[in-house]
Amino acid sequence: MPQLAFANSFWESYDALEKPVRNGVRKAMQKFQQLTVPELQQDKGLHLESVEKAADRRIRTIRINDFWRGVVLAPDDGSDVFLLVNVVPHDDAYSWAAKRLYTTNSATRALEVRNVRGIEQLTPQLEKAAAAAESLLFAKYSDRVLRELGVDDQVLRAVRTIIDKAQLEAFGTLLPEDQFEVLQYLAEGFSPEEVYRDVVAVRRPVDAGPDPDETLAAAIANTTSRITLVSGPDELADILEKPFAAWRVFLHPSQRRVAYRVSYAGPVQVTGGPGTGKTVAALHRVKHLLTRSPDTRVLLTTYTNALAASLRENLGLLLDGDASLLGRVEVTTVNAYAHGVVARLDGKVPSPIGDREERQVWQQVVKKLGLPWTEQFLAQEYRHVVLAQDLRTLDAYRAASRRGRGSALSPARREQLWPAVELFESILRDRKATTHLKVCARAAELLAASAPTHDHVVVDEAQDLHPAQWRVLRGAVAPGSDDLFLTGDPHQRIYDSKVSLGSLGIAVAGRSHRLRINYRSTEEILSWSTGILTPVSIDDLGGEGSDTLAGYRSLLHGRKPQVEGHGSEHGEVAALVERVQGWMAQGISPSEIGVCARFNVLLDKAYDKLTAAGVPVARVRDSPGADVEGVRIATMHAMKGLEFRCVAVLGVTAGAVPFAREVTPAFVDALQHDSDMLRERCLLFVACTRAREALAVSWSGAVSPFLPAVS
Ligand SMILES: Nc1ncnc2c1ncn2[C@@H]1O[C@H](COP(=O)(O)OP(=O)(O)OP(=O)(O)O)[C@@H](O)[C@H]1O
Repeated sequence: MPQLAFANSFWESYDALEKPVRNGVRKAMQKFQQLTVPELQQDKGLHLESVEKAADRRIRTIRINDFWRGVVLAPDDGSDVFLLVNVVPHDDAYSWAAKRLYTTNSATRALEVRNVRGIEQLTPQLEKAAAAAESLLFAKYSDRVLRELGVDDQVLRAVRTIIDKAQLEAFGTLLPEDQFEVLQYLAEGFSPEEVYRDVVAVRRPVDAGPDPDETLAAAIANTTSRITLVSGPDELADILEKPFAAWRVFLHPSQRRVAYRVSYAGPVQVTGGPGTGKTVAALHRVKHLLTRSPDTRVLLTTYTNALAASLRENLGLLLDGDASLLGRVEVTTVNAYAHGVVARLDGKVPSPIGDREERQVWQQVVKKLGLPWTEQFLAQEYRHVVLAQDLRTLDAYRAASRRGRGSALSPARREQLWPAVELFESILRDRKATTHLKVCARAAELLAASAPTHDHVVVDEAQDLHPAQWRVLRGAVAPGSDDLFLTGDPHQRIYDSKVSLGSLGIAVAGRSHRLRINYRSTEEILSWSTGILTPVSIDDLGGEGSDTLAGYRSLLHGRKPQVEGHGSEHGEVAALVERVQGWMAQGISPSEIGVCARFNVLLDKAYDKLTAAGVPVARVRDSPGADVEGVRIATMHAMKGLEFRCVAVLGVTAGAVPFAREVTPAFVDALQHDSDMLRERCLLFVACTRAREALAVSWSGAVSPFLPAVS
């Protein structure tokens, strides 16, 4: 009986198909499991057909229905694995298939595909341009070095014409995958040795002989990062049934390396720009930790309840709903975990107040004590100095460093300020209330005096945690190997937290990894969005240096973001309605569209106008389940961690982004002013990087100073 394998290119097309076409695919696939190879060749319904003038003699098409054909790579070497590579409309199928050539990479031994006709056509023209170029991107690497990394004759000739990274990227869709990746790493400045270690060696079978084993089955078996082999009918039914989540199966080697490393000697940090699969890496790490030992308990945390719910759902998918594994993971927010610890160990359920109420208490404090500071200044001093360092007494406050605060406070001034802290805390005590950060401080204290609750802690969205929250996580697990696995992106810091992880007993030196490939957005969306952050420098996750997005890229391509101003807010919202209707007319389901803005006021208007136009709408804050229809509406803050095929970012005006009320005036505290401005900038970056295929950014009146130009 033949075996069946799926290339990830197949899933991309399959996911976009209408249900009846999917059923057709399913039926066709079943035949591969029921018939012998000669029967398959003869089957009338399947109509396994070779393609005229095909670059690859093994390429075949199969009938799905009158309009769609599947493209299959059929073995001709006595091996029996059929590879499904695509589902294409009938008329395009033959020309699509004729251009593709599948080969085995001489270094990684994986199966790769190239658009052989495209490369043939392009290379001679580029050779002419390259002859006149001042420098070439890969000039410093000899043919021998490139060949050792798996680059073959045709690609080598093309490589010798490449002038810069943009040209390399333009070639990307034509080149064989592993060879392209090797070239990208070299272009990013990695040495050939590093590229061999990180790209080639991780894929090359340990027992690889001097020459590639040319059977298709062997190459397929060695392409686990891009091909899934299906072992039986049940697995086939299962895999076609579930929404295909490529990330469950295809980890990029850089992701696999961090997630499945057997053990780390201490805390690990994984950073990377938006959409680089940090959450995916965190989920796979949880799987690894759970399956490595039968009784370990894992705490998996993130920032918001909505994100915790989505982690829970995705973990269920990754672990195939295995209750014995899932039962050993606690998925929650840090605040909820801390709350549970306090409730359990103190025997009382804490009642934390919200931000608005907290501000009111500070107002009361200022009024009562008549101090020379605003309530905003006091609240920030309390958060960034007192709680961050867990200062409990005036003496401790006197001696504390105020690094990161932009105004000096003499010892006399600190003495003058401390009663404000005491009054704030006593008002809370009188009301039998507390704050979330104080609950965390208490939980950390309780954990330090009792036993850790988990064997491993995995933290997603780590960039926004406050030192008090880090102390809780530090206390949840005993220091040692595989204690903490942190993923986060300092470019997405949208709450005001400054940390030095080292000083909190979380030293990641030597165990810091970076992911660079974005799997979410098109390169066009990414490079434009990255422009929002170009003018600024970003502190790294641990607070010890700065971070960069160097080498950050996407392999997907699409339209440039639509960026447009309107004469009035009314006009902007009307344009939004039209845009959303346009997306829906292209077959995008409402729940795959996200609409966000800085404020709810504007979102309410969008909500009303969309509803009036008959477009279903759902607010993210109401936690609509995945099956609820409706365009998702959320503030920029609530967009954190989410993604949509199409995203509209509204109201990007000078008055809203940055929002002056949330930005400390420079005369109050110059450093705080800068950090508030940065936070507002990052917020816009987060909102824009939620888009997978289409991004539309709009405003009315004066445009936000943070917007980059569209080139
Ligand atoms: N190896 C992979 N193969 C296919 N898709 C992937 C892979 N890794 C990640 N993805 C997809 O890319 C998207 C982004 O992944 P993920 O949410 O993990 O990124 P992130 O780095 O946590 O993003 P952010 O920081 O913006 O929240 C998701 O749709 C995910 O399924």
